[in-house]
Amino acid sequence: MRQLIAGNWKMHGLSDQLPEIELMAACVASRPLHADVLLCVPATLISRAVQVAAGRLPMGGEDCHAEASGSFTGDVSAEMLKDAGATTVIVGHSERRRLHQETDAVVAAKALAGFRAGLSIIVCIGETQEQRSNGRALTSCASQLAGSLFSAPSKPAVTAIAYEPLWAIGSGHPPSSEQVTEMHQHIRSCLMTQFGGFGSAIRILYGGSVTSDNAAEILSIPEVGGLLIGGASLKADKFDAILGLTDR
Ligand SMILES: O=C(CO)COP(=O)(O)O
Repeated sequence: MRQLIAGNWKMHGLSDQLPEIELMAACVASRPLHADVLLCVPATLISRAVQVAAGRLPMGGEDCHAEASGSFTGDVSAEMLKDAGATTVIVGHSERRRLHQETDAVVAAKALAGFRAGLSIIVCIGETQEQRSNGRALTSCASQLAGSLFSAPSKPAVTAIAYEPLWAIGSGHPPSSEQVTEMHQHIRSCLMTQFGGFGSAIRILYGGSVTSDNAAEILSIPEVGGLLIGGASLKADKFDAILGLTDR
């Protein structure tokens, strides 16, 4: 399966960053990539980012409401993301679970919304430092998976899982290769149990303190289907350095 290198800009980016996106798109177009690429940006930037990327770099949203429309002041639906030109939506990022009290059921409803709108869906899961210290990393992620995935009648509606341990996000301390290997194998086996053969088609991304210094090692782990990159996706040169590692 082709790996996916995805950026997540979180709540960063004004219109003066559009030239950076244009530069990223030019970098993507200039090299023979052996991976798929995606940039998830704030909803306010999507349509203009799509314009400057001009078909060279797909854009995604970072969250969506479960409903298609309605009296939900300030919210953005999956249909609106699609209308703005997004191909994908991230749901269940730990910053949303933690800061907006999103439960697994809410995340599953958002995943369903993305499916309804025709978007690809990345569902994020990950354990806290406390859960890892208590030996509950695997069970905690399995439970998030079981609760957060929506299954369409014939196949899983989710196209990717992003394993992002909370203690690794923005900390500069990614897990060891052994920890990533163990968790990704565990996630794959949970997906196979939940979806049978369809479970093998779901990419499992790794996210948390990815840089060009550690990306090659993480990408070489067999069950790693790509990366979800925060800080290092904000600048074209840093993002491009990681993309360059997929050329080999
Ligand atoms: O949360 C992340 C991506 O969704 C990871 O963020 P960092 O790469 O900045 O650690």
